[in-house]
Amino acid sequence: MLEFDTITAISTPMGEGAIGIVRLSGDLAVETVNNVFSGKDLTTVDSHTIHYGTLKYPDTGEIVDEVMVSIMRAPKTFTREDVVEINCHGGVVAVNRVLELILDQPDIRLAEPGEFTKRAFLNGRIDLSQAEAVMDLIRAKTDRAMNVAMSQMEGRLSRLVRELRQQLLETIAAVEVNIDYPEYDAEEMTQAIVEEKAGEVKHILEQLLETAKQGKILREGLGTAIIGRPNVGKSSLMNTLVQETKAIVTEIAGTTRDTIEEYVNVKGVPLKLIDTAGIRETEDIVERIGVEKSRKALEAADLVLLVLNGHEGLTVEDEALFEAVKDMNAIIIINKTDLPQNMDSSKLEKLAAGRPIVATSLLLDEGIDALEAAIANLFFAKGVESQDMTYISNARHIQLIKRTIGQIDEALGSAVMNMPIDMVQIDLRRAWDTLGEINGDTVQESLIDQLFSQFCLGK
Ligand SMILES: Nc1nc2c(c(=O)[nH]1)N(C=O)[C@@H](CNc1ccc(C(=O)N[C@@H](CCC(=O)O)C(=O)O)cc1)CN2
Ligand SMILES: Nc1nc2c(ncn2[C@@H]2O[C@H](COP(=O)(O)OP(=O)(O)OP(=O)(O)O)[C@@H](O)[C@H]2O)c(=O)[nH]1
Ligand SMILES: [K+]
Ligand SMILES: [Mg+2]
Repeated sequence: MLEFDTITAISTPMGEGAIGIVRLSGDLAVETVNNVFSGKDLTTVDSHTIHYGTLKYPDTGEIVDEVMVSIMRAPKTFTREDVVEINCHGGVVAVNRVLELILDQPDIRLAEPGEFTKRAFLNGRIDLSQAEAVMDLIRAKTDRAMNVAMSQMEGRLSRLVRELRQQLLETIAAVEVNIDYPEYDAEEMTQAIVEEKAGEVKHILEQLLETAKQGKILREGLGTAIIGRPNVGKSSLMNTLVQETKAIVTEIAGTTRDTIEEYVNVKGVPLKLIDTAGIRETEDIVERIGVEKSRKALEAADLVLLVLNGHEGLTVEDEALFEAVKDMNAIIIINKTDLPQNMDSSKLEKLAAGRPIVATSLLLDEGIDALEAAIANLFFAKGVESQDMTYISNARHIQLIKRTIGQIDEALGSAVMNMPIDMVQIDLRRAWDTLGEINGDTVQESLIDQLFSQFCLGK
């Protein structure tokens, strides 16, 4: 284990809660808390036990809080260092007072964001992709996103990366051995070996890359823009899907002025729903900015819910919107089916161009199930989603995998062109290095600092 100073931070969210936790990690953790603790002698208690007492300033005797203190001794701890967790009363003031008391003690400093997890990494308990998964887990918005993060935290991606790196090493070794058999044509053999062994690694990496889009969606939600003319019922749809009144609904066209985002889980599909201002020509400056934002949201969307008014039928503006979503994933929603209908269905079929059409009455809560089913169908039809699959979702991992594939391609190219064998080996070695950055085997310190700094304080 490496030598580090002792750090502390509040590890629970700031705000009102029954209990808050101030955590310490490092050699001085137990001694420091013991010095401000009235109760048992914490320096002699068994590891992984919890103790009742009060915290006091040692010099003045001023009582700070009534607490439960967990003592966890290295190495079987979150950081692999001595860890102490003070369970104090929740609420911003109580927790901060305990933190102040601890920071008042000699040689203790406030942890940087992510520093506890960083120590778990630097002390070898987890690798970099597992540490990143800890963060993903905290940020997960849905069950599925959480499952992906959990599997990465348990080391599924780490194992795969290790196996693939091993395979690259074996390729390098096989190429090397081959140099020693002058009775064969070394270049020809090299080509065959690289094509077979490194080619297989490349194939697996490409498959992994295929999961990235799905992984990103699981993590961030499928960006879903609700688009349509003013007053067709976009905000009503938003509220229905999130099952809460998040957006203002009125009979006045132009009610929604700004985009509103909400996360929602529709039949297991995580959506980042964006309600937008009704798109129309307008003189109103605020509304015009809203319309502009709607167009931007539309451009960035993974999925469009295009809402029409079945009572009014298709208008020129609707046709313009169909034009704008021409090449996009879209579900067409004919709303207001409770009113007399004026939809030209053959024209609509043409505009929809094979994309699903769903009829709803948001007023009567009808057609919602069919809409949700259409969303789930779109998402799962692509046939990814398998419980025992390794997903990648992290932008850093995606970059590294792309780069590794490029380097394997270079090795393949060199081999095919009968380049000197050490050239091929250099390319393979590079690929091996790049892949190692995923679990942190070959990563630079500055990058590690930067990655952990994105964590929350106290994690
Ligand atoms: N109070 C508290 N609850 C918490 C955490 C914490 O740090 N404190 N965690 C923080 O994220 C999560 C649990 N994650 C943890 C992961 C590893 C170890 C740990 O001590 N691992 C050791 C020993 C395991 C064992 O006893 O077998 C190890 O892997 O060596 C602890 C917590 C969620 N709940
Ligand atoms: N009859 C009927 N009225 C509906 C239905 N859905 C929404 N409305 C009404 O239509 C009006 C406009 O609904 P909103 O949800 O505000 O429409 P919007 O598209 O968000 O409107 P803007 O934000 O102004 O563009 C409100 O009075 C709703 O109550 C429906 O299915 N049937
Ligand atoms: K409205
Ligand atoms: Mg609206």
